[in-house]
Amino acid sequence: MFREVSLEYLKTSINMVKKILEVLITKLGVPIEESSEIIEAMIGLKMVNMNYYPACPNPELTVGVGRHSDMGALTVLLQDGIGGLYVKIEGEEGPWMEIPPISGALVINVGDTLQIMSNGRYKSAEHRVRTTSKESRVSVPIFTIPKPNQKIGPLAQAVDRDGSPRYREVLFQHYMANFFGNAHDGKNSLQFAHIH
Ligand SMILES: O=C(O)CCC(=O)C(=O)O
Ligand SMILES: [Fe+2]
Repeated sequence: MFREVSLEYLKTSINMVKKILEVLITKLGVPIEESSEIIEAMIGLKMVNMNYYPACPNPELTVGVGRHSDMGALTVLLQDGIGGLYVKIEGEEGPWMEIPPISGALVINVGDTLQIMSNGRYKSAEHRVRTTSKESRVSVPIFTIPKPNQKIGPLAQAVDRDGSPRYREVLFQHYMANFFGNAHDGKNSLQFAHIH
């Protein structure tokens, strides 16, 4: 039963992700006929995670999840009613904005892959989670990421518009190794592909 519900949730979420990506990618000037192949490459792997954050007596001393951006294309995040998810407003040091739980609503996060492929037009969301002293919290993110052997780099149309590429082409497996090989510090992971 649980398996069926999870698979159904995954399937409908992925359909939604494809629709959102189609809008975002065609907005960059990619012809619609070319968009589905690009989208399939961006979301070659799908992962459903289940996060459990126990109640913590000293929330100010703990980090639920430290500041980071997700590495894939888009993340679909379902959170319960507890709250504690923050997203950083663009700019060096914040401010951080709480994303309050809204019953029946999902949070969609842009990930690093979409930032790189759009040549920086769509920025990945830096976010973090704090725990609370009273209640435990559960969240269920669906990550969509390229397959390890997929090359990712700025789309030609995005580079044409901007005049030059801001990111180099990387094998996603190398991006991932760098992402997990270093302590998360905000969006530092993007430096790996950034052209200086
Ligand atoms: O628990 C959340 O709301 C977000 C979790 C998260 O950012 C992640 O798993 O990447
Ligand atoms: Fe995340």
